[in-house]
Amino acid sequence: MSETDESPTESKPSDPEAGSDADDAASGADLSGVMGTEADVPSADDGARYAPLEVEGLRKEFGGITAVDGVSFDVEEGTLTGLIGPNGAGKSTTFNLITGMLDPTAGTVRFNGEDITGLQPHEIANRGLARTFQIARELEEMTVLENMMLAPKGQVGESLWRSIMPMTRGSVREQETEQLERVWEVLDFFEIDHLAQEYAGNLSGGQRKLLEMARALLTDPDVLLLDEPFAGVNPTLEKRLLEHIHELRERGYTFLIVEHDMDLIMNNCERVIVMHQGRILKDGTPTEIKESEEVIEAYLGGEV
Ligand SMILES: Nc1ncnc2c1ncn2[C@@H]1O[C@H](COP(=O)(O)OP(=O)(O)OP(=O)(O)O)[C@@H](O)[C@H]1O
Repeated sequence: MSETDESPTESKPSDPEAGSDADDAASGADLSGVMGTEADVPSADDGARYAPLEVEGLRKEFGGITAVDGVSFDVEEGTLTGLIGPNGAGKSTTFNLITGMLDPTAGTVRFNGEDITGLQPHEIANRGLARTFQIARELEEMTVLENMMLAPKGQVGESLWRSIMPMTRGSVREQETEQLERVWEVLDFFEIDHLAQEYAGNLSGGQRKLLEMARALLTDPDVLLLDEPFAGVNPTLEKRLLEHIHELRERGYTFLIVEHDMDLIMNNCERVIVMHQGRILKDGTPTEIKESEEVIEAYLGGEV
């Protein structure tokens, strides 16, 4: 995406009013085709796809604890891949290792064919691998628009631009105008543009998640890592979030999603990776995961 500089919002649906009143009660759109059932979970095209993200032999030790123990997987382009596992399985640590928040004890992370292991988070984000961040407490006292203008550290923002290119005043202004345009485009895409002047602290759980995703999308990444995107989100807004994720996926974006809600993962991801005790227990389709005895035993405690 970043290579072609194609905006994710350019082919935005032509119904700008959909959900534009939006609070949690908005958007009555029929999402039955988007949500899917297990039978119509989007399936990968025949044949192997390009995998922009490749993780190999990833390991992280914290003192005597091995949080991630030799994890290898790849994430194929244009797919929704779920990363699940019981508490303490190593999911967050894996996310943090991929996005440069933590340095691995061993193993490699490759992105678009390049070894990005050990790079700083902003370097990784600028290559097109972005993640969502919870809105920090200090950002709650800022408006949605201010949150967007202050994109997450390391993502496109005034300070970063200034640091990478010496600019004349005119070009700074130009860049700022471009950034503002992009911000409005993304806010509009997520149907939270009407909340631009609202304090982030006043947003509902679901609206926050939309803002988190909007912030992550500012750099127009190729791959987005979503950390529990549905936690604390009511069912109506959950549908909207899913709709946006599926729409972005159809445009070629790739997602890796850590989520505790099994049904959401099973019904929406074409591939599910199950972690347990720092290792990958199973990697397969939702059906394969559901039918796996070891997953049922280790992760679901005997219940599907
Ligand atoms: N900074 C740290 N220092 C020490 N141990 C840690 C640290 N971070 C994680 N751990 C340990 O590593 C293991 C994996 O934790 P991690 O948070 O990655 O799991 P998780 O699958 O994301 O769990 P949850 O679903 O509860 O968020 C746990 O045993 C955890 O206690």
